[in-house]
Amino acid sequence: MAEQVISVKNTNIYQGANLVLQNVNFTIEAGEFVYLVGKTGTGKSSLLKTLYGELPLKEGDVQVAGFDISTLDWKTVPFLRRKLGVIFQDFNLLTDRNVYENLKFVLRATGWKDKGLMDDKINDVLEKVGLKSKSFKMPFEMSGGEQQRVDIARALLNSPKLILADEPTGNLDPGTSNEIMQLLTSISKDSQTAIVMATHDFMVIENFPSRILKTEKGAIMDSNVAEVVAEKL
Ligand SMILES: Nc1ncnc2c1ncn2[C@@H]1O[C@H](COP(=O)(O)OP(=O)(O)OP(=O)(O)O)[C@@H](O)[C@H]1O
Repeated sequence: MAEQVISVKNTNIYQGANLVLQNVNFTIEAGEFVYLVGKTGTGKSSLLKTLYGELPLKEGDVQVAGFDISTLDWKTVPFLRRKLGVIFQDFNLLTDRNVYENLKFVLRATGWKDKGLMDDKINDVLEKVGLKSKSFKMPFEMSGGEQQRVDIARALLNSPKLILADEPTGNLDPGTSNEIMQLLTSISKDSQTAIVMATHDFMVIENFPSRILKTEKGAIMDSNVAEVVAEKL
């Protein structure tokens, strides 16, 4: 049986006192690429935040990359974060330092100390995202697509089993979105990294079809490309 990187059973997701998603059940295996779609405000980000320990889990059984999210406390969150990569729509790079320093900052924050090993790792992830020659560029000197590649490189630093991406193509034009999708799908295939990607970009889903989960009316269910395109989710 393939390794499960996410298991969600009988889980309710809340924002404060409000129940956002009820009785959520799904599993995701190593190397799977899964889209998370649904109308705005239906709970995609809330679900992702629960998976990476940003939103407290009140009810249910959630296992992520070997961590039991129901027993997670502030001391274990950093260890969970080392096992997964998170990518956002707005890149979230540190604007006052170059690409190399952005990546080094994350390595230091996650316990790396040896300068030689850090340099090797930074070169390795920049090569994977096609930015090896840009390590001394500042974020403001780069295009949106390049900044998103840096964000992806940052997510890869600790060789995660899982990447959670919240609308990673949301700020990009269609051509650049396709390039970013090629990169993400190849990462998922080549290194058996599971990727869960929340998106409203149904053209991306048409061009790169894969398993789809949909949030609707407080529930999560399986969907498919035809439904997503018809409903323009
Ligand atoms: N920080 C918060 N505090 C309180 N309620 C919130 C918070 N963030 C989101 N919500 C509410 O939780 C519900 C789900 O929001 P969520 O952001 O998870 O939806 P979404 O599907 O990701 O939406 P979008 O597609 O617009 O990103 C919405 O009703 C929203 O108003």
